[in-house]
Amino acid sequence: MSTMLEVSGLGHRYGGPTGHQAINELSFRVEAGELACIVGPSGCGKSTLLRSISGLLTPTSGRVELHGDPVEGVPSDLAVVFQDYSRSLFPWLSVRKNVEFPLRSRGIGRDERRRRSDEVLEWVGLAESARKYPWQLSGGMQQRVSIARALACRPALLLMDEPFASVDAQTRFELEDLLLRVRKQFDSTVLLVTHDIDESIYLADRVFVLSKSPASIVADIPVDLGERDQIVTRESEEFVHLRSEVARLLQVRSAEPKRSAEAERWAEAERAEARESAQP
Ligand SMILES: Nc1ncnc2c1ncn2[C@@H]1O[C@H](COP(=O)(O)OP(=O)(O)OP(=O)(O)O)[C@@H](O)[C@H]1O
Repeated sequence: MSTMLEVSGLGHRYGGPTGHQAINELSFRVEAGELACIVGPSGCGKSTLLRSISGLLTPTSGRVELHGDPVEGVPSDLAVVFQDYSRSLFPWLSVRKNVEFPLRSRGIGRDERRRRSDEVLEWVGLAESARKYPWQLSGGMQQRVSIARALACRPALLLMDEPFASVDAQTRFELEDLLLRVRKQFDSTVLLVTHDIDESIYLADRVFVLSKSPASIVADIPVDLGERDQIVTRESEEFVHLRSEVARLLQVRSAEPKRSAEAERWAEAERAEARESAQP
């Protein structure tokens, strides 16, 4: 297996040297063909991490490499699916034109655009809706258009930021299974961020658990649950065990008391004094 994404010592501080440290010393790898989930508490820095990986934000420390190339700016072979499908689709373009839009800006010709949009729309079950407009579709169908649009670009890495958080529970299950099917079909490498523990375990080959802000990786958990089924898998002993493990990690890390900046300064002053008095 080759490494698709490598994040090394990644950190970001908003607002300069005295500003807010959102993520800290984050390191992990995603292998080609893997579906990895990142799960972390609210406000821990998940979006900051995704924006750094997608080149939308220049991190203040560390590096990101996509198939061995440093990410500096938005890579052309990366696609992102956001939570808010209603804002990421163009309401004045048909479903097909939405899917073809990024292909056009990548210079792909008309016939190939049509071939790819036919293929991905078929795969997400929207072949019949190609001529409709996003506002004529349900929320779940709109998110399927976003997924189709991302897949049509044949991305080396598909980033998904809470992609199923805005749909009802039944649709969420359907979309999770759809993602598992299409990632197999297109042999995609996926990094998906969620705050839903069950979803992360259901989908992933590997779950990275993040600490509270500033986020760092507290666990890297391989998931080996075989073929997924919404009822059988979620009832299995291994699933229940993994769910407790992730929940415990999230709880423990979230409950750890955080020192205030003032307390941190005092502690540093004490350490400096101890160092001084230890000198001969
Ligand atoms: N532009 C910014 N300037 C200053 N601080 C910021 C900025 N963007 C985010 N932050 C802070 O950085 C921390 C991490 O934010 P981020 O949005 O990455 O977290 P998140 O895990 O995606 O949040 P959520 O779970 O609510 O989606 C938060 O404390 C947030 O207030």
